[in-house]
Amino acid sequence: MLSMSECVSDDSYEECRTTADWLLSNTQVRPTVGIVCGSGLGGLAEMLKDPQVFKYSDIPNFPRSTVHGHAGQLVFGTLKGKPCVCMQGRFHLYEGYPIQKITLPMRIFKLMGVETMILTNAAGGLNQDYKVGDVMIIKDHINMPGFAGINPLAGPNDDRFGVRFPCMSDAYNRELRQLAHDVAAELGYDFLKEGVYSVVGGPSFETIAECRMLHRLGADAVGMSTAHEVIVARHAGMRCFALSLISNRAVMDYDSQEKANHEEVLETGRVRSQQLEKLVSIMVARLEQNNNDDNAF
Ligand SMILES: O=P(O)(O)O[C@H]1O[C@H](CO)[C@@H](O)[C@H]1O
Ligand code: HPA
Repeated sequence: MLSMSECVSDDSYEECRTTADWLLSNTQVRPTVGIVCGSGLGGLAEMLKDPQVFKYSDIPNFPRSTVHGHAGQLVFGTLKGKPCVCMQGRFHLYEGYPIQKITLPMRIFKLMGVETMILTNAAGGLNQDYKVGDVMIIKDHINMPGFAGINPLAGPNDDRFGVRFPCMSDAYNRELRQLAHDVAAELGYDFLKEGVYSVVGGPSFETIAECRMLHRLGADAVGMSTAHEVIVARHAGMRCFALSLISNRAVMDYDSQEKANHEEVLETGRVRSQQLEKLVSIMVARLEQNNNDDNAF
């Protein structure tokens, strides 16, 4: 259970600056790429060379990970020569944090110089063509909590981070999606899809009726993360690439005996992790520097 002080939003520019400066003074790495590891995908952080690890509990203003499969540490290092920071464990709405707090690392990364965010998650497949173990490049999202006003940008806007009304029709960078397709084709990966991710609040998995509704609304996969981070990262002008590992098939049929569970989610991560690591590391190796025009992408 989180204490009251942990729930208080520490999301002001000054607090992000304090945390960014603390990290910059404790590591030599000047990251241009940020990576977020989804449930069961923490192995991505182990790709970094010369890793320097900070426990979230030691970082000023940083929330703590409370979910099994999210180690709760920030790893700095290089990947194919590119300076990176990797979140081995993310924060979710259902952990009880304010939405501004779960997305705080995006702003800290921006202040540290990160230009490109690569986000991963585990998600339930709604698209009937998807199989467990498929990897879906996210081309767009549906922010279900957003329809109820739960948006990380709600509240006063700080222009030092970004504009009041950021565009989201280009949230998932087209060039990076194409790069992922190219790399996957070279690697002979036949499990790559592209689709729409719907975020829900969790922590209860969706009912059958909810899965059917989300599918009808145009979602191909459902999860409890990522979209909020992408909104904040795009607001701050970072380009974003995200992928979902389809860890289970969402139950859509009243005759089905299948039941979503977190252990299955983690297990699918273990099975696909090496291939995902390879995909991400080759993508990072081929990343161009940002052209500083990404608000117009
Ligand atoms: O989105 P990530 O962090 O991968 O985690 C996913 O896995 C958990 C459910 O098993 C939920 O937190 C869902 O969002
Ligand atoms: N629903 C929501 N979140 C998830 C799922 C799911 O089926 N699988 C992994 N994360």
